[in-house]
Amino acid sequence: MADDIGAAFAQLEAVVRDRLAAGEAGASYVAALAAKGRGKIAQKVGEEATETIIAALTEGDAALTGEAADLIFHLTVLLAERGLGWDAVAAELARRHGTSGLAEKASRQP
Ligand SMILES: N=c1c2ncn([C@@H]3O[C@H](COP(=O)(O)OP(=O)(O)OP(=O)(O)O)[C@@H](O)[C@H]3O)c2ncn1[C@@H]1O[C@H](COP(=O)(O)O)[C@@H](O)[C@H]1O
Repeated sequence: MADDIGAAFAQLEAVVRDRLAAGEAGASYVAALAAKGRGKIAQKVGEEATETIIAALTEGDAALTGEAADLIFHLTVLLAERGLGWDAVAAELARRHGTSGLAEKASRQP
């Protein structure tokens, strides 16, 4: 399962990077979105996050899964446009692994 997830994220990131590098806005949604600027990509992430929330609260599993995929896709584009990838996110998650969120929050209290 974990290998499948990693492969899916890596495959998506690779194609997104290719599309950003090619910059063929007429032939690629990724390139067309990037041509509108980082602000537009970020806006799409926000929209897809909102749609994911709505699906979680009011729709079925298929709709929620679809919205989650839209959110992950647009977040992949945003990260890639910033020169970042899922390896950086995975490393941060690995760094956090095993640290309780409650303990981490408590450590930040004055
Ligand atoms: N995973 C996706 C993916 N998920 C969603 N989308 C597109 O994201 C868009 C978002 O839908 P919306 O209705 O919110 O967008 P919209 O109607 O264009 O709205 P506005 O941007 O105009 O506000 C749709 O056009 C979807 O088709 C995706 N487009 C591409 N990919 C992946 O990216 C790869 C490269 O795609 P291209 O860049 O198009 O070649 C593909 O092979 C896929 O693997």
